[in-house]
Amino acid sequence: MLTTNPHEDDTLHEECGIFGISGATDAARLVALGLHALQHRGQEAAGITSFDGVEFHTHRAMGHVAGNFDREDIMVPLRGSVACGHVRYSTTGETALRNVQPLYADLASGGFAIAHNGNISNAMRLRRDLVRRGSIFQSTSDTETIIHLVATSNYRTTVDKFIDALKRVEGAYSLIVMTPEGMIACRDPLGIRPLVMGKIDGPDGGSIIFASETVALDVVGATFVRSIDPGELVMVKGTEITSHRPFPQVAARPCIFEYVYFSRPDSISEDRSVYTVRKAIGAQLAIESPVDADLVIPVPDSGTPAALGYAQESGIPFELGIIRSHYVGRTFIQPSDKVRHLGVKLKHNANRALIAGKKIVLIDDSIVRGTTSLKIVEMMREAGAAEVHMRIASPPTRHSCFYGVDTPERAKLLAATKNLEQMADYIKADSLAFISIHGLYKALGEPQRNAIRPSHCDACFTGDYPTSLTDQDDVSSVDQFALLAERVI
Ligand SMILES: O=P(O)(O)OC[C@H]1O[C@H](OP(=O)(O)OP(=O)(O)O)[C@H](O)[C@@H]1O
Ligand SMILES: NC(=O)CC[C@H](N)C(=O)O
Ligand code: SF4
Ligand SMILES: [Mg+2]
Repeated sequence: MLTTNPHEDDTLHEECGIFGISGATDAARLVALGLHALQHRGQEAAGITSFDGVEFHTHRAMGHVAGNFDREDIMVPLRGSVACGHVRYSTTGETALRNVQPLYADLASGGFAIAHNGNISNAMRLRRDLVRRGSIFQSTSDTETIIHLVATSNYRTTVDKFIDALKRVEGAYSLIVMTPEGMIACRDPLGIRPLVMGKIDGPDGGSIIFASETVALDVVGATFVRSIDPGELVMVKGTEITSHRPFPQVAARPCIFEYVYFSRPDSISEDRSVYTVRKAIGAQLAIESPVDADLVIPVPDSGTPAALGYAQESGIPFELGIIRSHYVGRTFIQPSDKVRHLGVKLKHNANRALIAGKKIVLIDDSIVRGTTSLKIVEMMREAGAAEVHMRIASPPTRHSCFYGVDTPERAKLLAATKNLEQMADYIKADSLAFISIHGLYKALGEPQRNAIRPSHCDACFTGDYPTSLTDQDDVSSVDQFALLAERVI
């Protein structure tokens, strides 16, 4: 089985996006639109499952939503008034069709389709146990463990089986599930990954929608109803909506990186505009790390709102000194270091006329490996910049994510192996500064990070993981045994 990164490959991907709708004519077409708005969350593969009241229909494909789900030969068979879909960046299981979601199985209780954003941090342990007891896996995805747990649960109703399964799962999951009885949406008890509910009014009770981000509601003309609460499970049967809270209540820890990078800036997350938070992060960065410069230049795309905030706070003019090609995907998805470097070059180009002779401050949202920063600083110097200062709208990323973001192994995170000065040298900047962790929380409207009860997951900055990491612990104990064995030999 291919395991959770960072242990078996070094590609840095990001998240997944999920979308489900119940009670709509041509539900699958609306799912395709919703997935299109969530494309930034996953560009490896996409899939849609629909239910026509009798049968489930699924199409899953490698690549983007456009090019697959805009084809009549693919859309016509996806009949029914209930459908859900997924855009994928893999975190567990290789990039192959068998791992593309929604995953589907025929259970004793009927069809069961599941779309998952997140990562189950005890999936390998569960899988080993299930296989020992006779489960036959069709994929290497962590998500499939949930299907087997439901299939083998002794509870009677599908909802109870599903809850029973979730109680054995640890890590991060926002899920949309389809069964003949209805659609279920749920979030893990800490609410690490986002999930919102919307509606489209109509004569027969209209449609209910679940989506990773509010932008996916906008695209289908739906109105936002509310977020699914951490630990909540919402079931939609026709026009009847029921809410279940099967887990003991704990303080929520939604992912703070959604504000930094993952979510689209036009999304609303936990009642906050992502765009406004990004600008506030930039303003806070200007307060914490001012610099004497002629121009503030964003590293497009995701550095732009923070750069605007930095410029407005500092009074330094904001200019588009780097132009981005919109025909190249996020560098996160490039499959090897070699291609990743090429990707960055293809993607960004210096606006030479503006840069020459200027002292510039570049703003990006994050440094992961440092590939982007290194290239961009070099590009600015080649374009004749007099000084190049780099300011980063997140704290140093020092730890890997095990909750649905495919960060590389720790050793490949620039900030895990280098101090500030070494990082500045590496990217060849005249100066480098990151926003502080307290500053990041200030931008969210809190006085500082609450060390005892942080309001968000920020483990990639702090190493403070809010769940157990069973599979990682297993891997380290295997490593320790290997080490012991070597010593014995
Ligand atoms: O240090 P690195 O390993 O280069 O990773 C960090 C970069 O990756 C992301 O951008 P990306 O190009 O993926 O997407 P964007 O166009 O949305 O900014 C992020 O915004 C940083 O610019
Ligand atoms: N990024 C994600 O949310 C991935 C979902 C799931 N863990 C997979 O690898 O398919
Ligand atoms: S480790 Fe980082 S990216 Fe992963 S869920 Fe936590 S804050 Fe988000
Ligand atoms: Mg970027």
